[in-house]
Amino acid sequence: MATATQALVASAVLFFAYHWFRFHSVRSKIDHVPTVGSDNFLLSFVDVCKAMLFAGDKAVKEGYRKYRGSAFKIRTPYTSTGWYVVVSGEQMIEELRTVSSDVLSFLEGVAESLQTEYTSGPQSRTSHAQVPVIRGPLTRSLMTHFSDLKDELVNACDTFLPDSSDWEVLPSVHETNVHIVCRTSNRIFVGLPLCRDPEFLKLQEGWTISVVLGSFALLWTPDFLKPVVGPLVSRVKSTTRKVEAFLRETILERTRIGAKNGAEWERNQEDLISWMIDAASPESRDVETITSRVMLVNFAAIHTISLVLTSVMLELAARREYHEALREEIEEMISTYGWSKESTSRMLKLDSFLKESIRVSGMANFGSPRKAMKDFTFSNGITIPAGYTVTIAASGIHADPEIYEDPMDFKGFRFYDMNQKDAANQEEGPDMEGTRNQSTSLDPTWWAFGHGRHACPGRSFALTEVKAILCHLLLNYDLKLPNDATEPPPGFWFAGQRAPQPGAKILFRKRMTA
Ligand code: HEM
Repeated sequence: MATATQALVASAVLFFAYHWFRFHSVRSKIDHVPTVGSDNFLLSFVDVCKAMLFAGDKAVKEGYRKYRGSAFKIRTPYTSTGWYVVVSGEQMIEELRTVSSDVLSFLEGVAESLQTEYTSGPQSRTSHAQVPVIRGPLTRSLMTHFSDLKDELVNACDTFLPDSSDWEVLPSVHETNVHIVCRTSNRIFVGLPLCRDPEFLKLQEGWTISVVLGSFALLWTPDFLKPVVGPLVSRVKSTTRKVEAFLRETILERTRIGAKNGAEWERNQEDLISWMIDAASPESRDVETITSRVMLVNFAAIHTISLVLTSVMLELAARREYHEALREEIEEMISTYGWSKESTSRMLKLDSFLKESIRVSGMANFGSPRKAMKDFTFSNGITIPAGYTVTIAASGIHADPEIYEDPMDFKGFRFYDMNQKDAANQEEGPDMEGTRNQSTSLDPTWWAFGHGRHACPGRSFALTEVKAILCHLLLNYDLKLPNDATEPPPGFWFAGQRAPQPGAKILFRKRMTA
């Protein structure tokens, strides 16, 4: 017994000493960058915990106010150094955006924060094969497969939402949205009937969570112990085997047909599996590689889309004064352009409401983390030493009064109005498409999807799906918050990012209002 206690105490002392020494040697290399929060080993540890569990944007907003256009450092559990260097201002953002990946690396930043070597497999660090497929055929499928998307979301809403003419409470909106989004997205990713298979969907939904929780455990594990702890917390191998069992026959059959008929082969079903096979080099056209690429797309898509959907639904339920104008726009666009990608793109008020929800209550706290592979010095003299991670003060920018008037107020038609103003000022005529202020457009004042060469390739897919679901909800349901609340419940902070409150509820009834 005494031996066990001694071993425990010795491990705790070793663990503490390891982190103490590391903290001091690591911090000394970025002493030239001012700190927001504490510089002290123990107090800064408290800062990390606070940022993870409470208002993680508080420190970022404070840093942005104090060091706007320059840099500050902040404690984070998501880098091996335990620090982020956070920058802002046009010049620094432009330099960050354009610097080569050999110097500041996106993939290495992601690999570190998600500990992908163990949690999602070494492939996610080295292969980028899914990006052209997402940018190309998957995004184009919004034009050709919109009716499938709509069919699935209607079916999923019928399955998961209350079906009553009286107000009925939906107890956990977010959990429900994960099911709706997983099914709807997988109608395009793997098609029917698999997109409705409960076991397949459970694997896709659960896998992302296991990556996030696994990375969390590994970030606190000393490097030399990771090969031991990694396999204990990772579910990637077992999940891949289970998903392979669902996809194997399809992949083998399509690969066989493809090999026989070359590029011209006729397919019964166009989906992500086929596009991944098409895009793969001959040596990586195997069941395991294609399966893990389909899983990586699910990983990138399901929880991000459902988090956005939940935030915007909570805003919609709180702000019922917007419903009439939104319904009018949706009905007008659908009667002119039908249920299509085109009609959702033309719903500028809906897009504005969605973008404002993401600005005010979305998850973007930091933007575009990049790990320095070699020392990098900005033109203002601030150096990011090799091994350190630099990122953008996204939540600070989203709350900057010089960029967004009355930034703390929710203005559902803020971006619609900005577009109208821009249009009135344009000599060559109004920008009827309103693309400049749309949620998918990238610019240094809008960080939901990053910026530069790694900006989210799935944003058009994600937002079209969210808009299509919102159209269906607004046209077919009335929704409100419990007690007719007019503010959504405050967000919940996990892993330094904001998410909607896990148990948040919305009341639904079949649409009564005209
Ligand atoms: C509303 C939902 C989504 C949000 C908020 C979101 C956000 C982001 C952000 C912030 C980045 C990093 C950009 C950067 O650092 O510059 C990113 C990258 C990425 N996203 Fe998304 N995303 C969403 C949906 C999706 C979907 C649906 C897919 C796939 C269909 C996807 C696939 C990816 C991929 C593959 C990358 C990495 C790009 C690269 O390696 O160059 N995302 N996303």
